[in-house]
Amino acid sequence: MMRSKVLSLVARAASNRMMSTATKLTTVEVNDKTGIATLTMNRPPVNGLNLELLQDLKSSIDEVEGNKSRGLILTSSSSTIFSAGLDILEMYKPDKDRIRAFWTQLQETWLALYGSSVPTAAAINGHSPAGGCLLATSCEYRVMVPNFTIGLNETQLGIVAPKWFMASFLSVLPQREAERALNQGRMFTTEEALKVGLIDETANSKEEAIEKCVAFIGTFAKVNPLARSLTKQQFRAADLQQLQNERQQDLEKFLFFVNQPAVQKGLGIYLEGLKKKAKKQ
Ligand SMILES: CCCCCCCCCC/C=C/CC(=O)SCCNC(=O)CCNC(=O)[C@H](O)C(C)(C)COP(=O)(O)OP(=O)(O)OC[C@H]1O[C@@H](n2cnc3c(N)ncnc32)[C@H](O)[C@@H]1OP(=O)(O)O
Repeated sequence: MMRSKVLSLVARAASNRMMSTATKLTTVEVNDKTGIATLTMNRPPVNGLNLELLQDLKSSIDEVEGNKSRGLILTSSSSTIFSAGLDILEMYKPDKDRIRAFWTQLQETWLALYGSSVPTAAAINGHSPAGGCLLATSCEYRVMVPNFTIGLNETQLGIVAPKWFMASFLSVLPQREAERALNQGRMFTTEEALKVGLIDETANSKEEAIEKCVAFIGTFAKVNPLARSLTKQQFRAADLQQLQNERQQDLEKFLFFVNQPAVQKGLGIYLEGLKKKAKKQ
């Protein structure tokens, strides 16, 4: 390794504290200068949100809430994928107990991220369909690298985004845009997403995206943290409360829906298509 690279790694290690171990599917790194935590998803090849990744995401969000970080930046260790959304293998021919735990964990992770008391931003350094878009729109700010896509494409898979997926989307897009995009299962390119307001800024690299997220979080430097977080909570309280009140019904609805033979058939065909495409590449 070149000496300069070694020196830069040593310097980086000195100014950043790694809060989570590498055995997890997520890492949390707190920058000592800014006090901002970067939460990185690391489940190759596509950061498919399975039970374990969702558990790690939730515990990392809790860790950031607990360690007095000034903000949270969500990103991915992949160079082309932020998150491919829910791991379809969790929903296709599912195990009875595991799929319950999976959906319950997804609910918990969303409640923690959407309801986080610290400022949140997503550095979207790759494709971000469906559950990936849910994570990004649960944050308060989005910066995306060009030549990728983002959106809630559920209807394209023959599935329906639950109300709380829509709530995150609606916290970013006007109702008319959100409704049309969801009905179409539309995936937006980075440029289209910027135009419509689904993302706030573009950046030429992951590093630049993170810098822009840091700048966004910096805009709160002179704002009273309690006043800021209570204001955020008030904006989001109705969405959070709705899921809290309906968690059990939401789970049962999901289980009923996903176990329909037509839905299983559709998921099987979709998975087959993904695998064929991967083989061709
Ligand atoms: C009243 C109504 C009540 C409703 C209640 C019911 C509600 C149900 C809602 C359920 C909500 C679901 C939301 C979701 O998130 S569903 C997942 C949607 N995700 C996608 O459609 C993304 C699919 N993937 C892609 O488009 C591409 O993979 C990519 C992300 C653009 C990356 O492309 P790339 O070319 O780099 O990679 P490959 O396509 O070659 O993929 C590599 C391998 O990864 C596998 N893969 C990809 N995505 C997934 C996934 N989401 N789950 C599982 N596996 C995935 C792919 O098959 C390749 O595998 P292989 O190497 O084994 O062939």
